[in-house]
Amino acid sequence: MIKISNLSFGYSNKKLLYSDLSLDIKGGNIYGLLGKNGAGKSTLLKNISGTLFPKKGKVIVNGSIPQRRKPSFLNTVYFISEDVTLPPLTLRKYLDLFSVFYPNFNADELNIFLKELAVSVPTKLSALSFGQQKKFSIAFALACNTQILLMDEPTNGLDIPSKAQFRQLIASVMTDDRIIIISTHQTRDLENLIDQVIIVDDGQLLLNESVDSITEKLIFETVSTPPNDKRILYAEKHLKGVSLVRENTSGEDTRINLENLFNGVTSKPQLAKEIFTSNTK
Ligand SMILES: Nc1ncnc2c1ncn2[C@@H]1O[C@H](COP(=O)(O)OP(=O)(O)OP(=O)(O)O)[C@@H](O)[C@H]1O
Repeated sequence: MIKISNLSFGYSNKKLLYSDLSLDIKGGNIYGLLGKNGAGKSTLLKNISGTLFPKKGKVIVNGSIPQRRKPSFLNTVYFISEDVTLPPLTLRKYLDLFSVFYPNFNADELNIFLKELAVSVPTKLSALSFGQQKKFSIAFALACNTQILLMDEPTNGLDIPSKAQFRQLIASVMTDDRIIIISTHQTRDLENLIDQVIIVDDGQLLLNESVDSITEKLIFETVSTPPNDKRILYAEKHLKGVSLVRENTSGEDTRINLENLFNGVTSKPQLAKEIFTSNTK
C-alpha cells in the first residue's frame, strides 16, 4: 500500500508542482498514471521511490518512509526511468553489481524475459540500441521481483511486437500484493492492461478510479449525432461520427477509451468530479 498524504513538492521554493495531493495506491493493481507533458508524473514516481523528497506532507510505502532510503525499503522498489542508458559492462558484471540489491532477483527469469522480448545480449550492454536497452531494463526490473514496480514511459521506443510482449509479461508477473504503476502517454499500449487509472493535472489529482468504476460511471461510444440531454464529458468528431464519453445513467457496459477519458477529465474536471461522486448508475 502506498499512502500519499497532503504532498507538497516543487523543484523551487517559489513554485510548487504539487500542493496538498493525497492518493492511496493499493496492492494487486496495475495503475496507469496519466498527465500532460510536465504535469509531474515522473516527479510523483520519484517521490514514491525516495529519489525526491516531499516539501510537506507524507509518502508512506508499506509502512516505510521512502526518503529515509532504508535498504529494507529500497530492495522492495524498482523504478525504471524514462531514459535508460546501460553502462559499457558485460551482463555478468552488470548482474554482479546490481542484482545483489534485490533479494528476490531470479537469473532464470531474466533469461526467459529477455528471450520473450527478443533481446540477445552483446558483449557490452551499451552496444544495445535504445529500444533494446529499454527492453533489457524491463526484463531486469521484472526479474528483480520487487513488490513495487514503477515504470516511466516503458513502451516508449519499443517496436510493435515488443509492446504486446510487454503487456503479456506485465500481466504474467502480477500478484495479489504487487503494485505496478506505469506512467505513459501511449494510452493504447495500456488499455487492456491497467485496472486503475490515475490522472494528474496542474498539481491536482483529477482521477483515481478503477477501470470497473470508470465503465460503471461513464459510457464510451461512437454516435452519428451527440444527444443533447446527457452529461457529456468529451466529444470528438471524426470520419465515422462522434466519439463520446458521457455519464452512464442506463447501466450500459462499454469499453474504456483511455485517450478520450483523459481528454474529458482534463478538459472538464468539475463535471468528472460530479459524475464520480454521484450515486447515479
Ligand atoms: N530537476 C528538475 N529541476 C527543475 N524542474 C524540473 C526538474 N525535473 C522536472 N522539472 C519540472 O517539473 C515539472 C514536472 O516534470 P515531470 O518530469 O515530473 O513531468 P512529466 O509529467 O513526467 O512530464 P513528461 O510527460 O513530459 O515526461 C516540469 O515543469 C519540469 O520542467
